[in-house]
Amino acid sequence: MVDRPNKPAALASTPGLPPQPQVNISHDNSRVSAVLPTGESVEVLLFGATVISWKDRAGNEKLWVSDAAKLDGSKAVRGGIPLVFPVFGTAPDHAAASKLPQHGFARNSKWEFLGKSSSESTSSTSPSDASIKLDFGLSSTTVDEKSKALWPYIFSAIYSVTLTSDGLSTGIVITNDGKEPFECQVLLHTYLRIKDITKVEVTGLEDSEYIDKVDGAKTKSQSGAVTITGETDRVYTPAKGPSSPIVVTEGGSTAFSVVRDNLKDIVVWNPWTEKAAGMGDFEPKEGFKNMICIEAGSVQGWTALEPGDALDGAQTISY
Ligand SMILES: O=P(O)(O)OC[C@H]1O[C@@H](O)[C@H](O)[C@@H](O)[C@@H]1O
Repeated sequence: MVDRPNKPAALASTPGLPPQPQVNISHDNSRVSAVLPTGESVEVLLFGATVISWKDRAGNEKLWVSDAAKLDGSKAVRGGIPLVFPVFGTAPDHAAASKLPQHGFARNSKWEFLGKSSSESTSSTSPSDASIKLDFGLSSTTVDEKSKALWPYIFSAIYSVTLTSDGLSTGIVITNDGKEPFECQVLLHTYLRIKDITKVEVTGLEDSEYIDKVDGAKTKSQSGAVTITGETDRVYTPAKGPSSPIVVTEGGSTAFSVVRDNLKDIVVWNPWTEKAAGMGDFEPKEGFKNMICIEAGSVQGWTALEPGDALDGAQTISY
């Protein structure tokens, strides 16, 4: 059980100090963008509340988004951070979720921008403490009729995207606002941008059990770091627990570190040659060399929410 996040606070200001560099936010009907005084930026599409860009202060993009990704709401975004809820994949054997489309409806729904809260640095010479949190909402009253018919439960979801000079956090709180219990799965389907998949190792999954979705859903055990040498689609339940980071290294240097909060599973996905070739919205076709999905979630089994209960989970990605 968790409390709902507070309503967004007003922008901080410090009377008596000279004007500080400001967090710059813009939003329209389709997206919200924010830039920190130090130059880091994030952009979130209201469709799916999908983070479609996250840049460091030098302007380097940290997420992979397909050149053919649909950003007009006609299809889930191929790249960035789509949100998977209430089902991971499909669940033909789960009575309540069996009719849902692959990965549920959250990534295909228009979310509402609830507001922003930011903390500004109090020192104009060191603006690196500034941060911005953007909140987005979706509920059974705002999803479309088709989704309601497929999954008739009463819920509300608040998704918070927090940008700091050190990294990006994304967190979700899903509350059962109805009178019936329901079961759900949730996942932050993060496409990390890398330079060369053949030089990537993922650590933090050693000695963990995983389901190998490209080998008949067999249960296996990871020994050593994960390397990607072909189509990879695995659901790990890391042995070390959520606060132990999952680290993506490239050529021996840390590219990303992912720390989870209350999300017990990690999906590692790379489509490789053939699968990428078969996806109409995956461009360039060789783009699989420049991405790895490290997806924090709770997708092995189901999370049951009784009326009034909430599920909250988050990840923080740093580099
Ligand atoms: O094409 P989609 O629906 O975005 O899914 C992409 C991939 O998402 C991953 O999370 C799944 O484990 C894969 O099985 C799936 O192929």
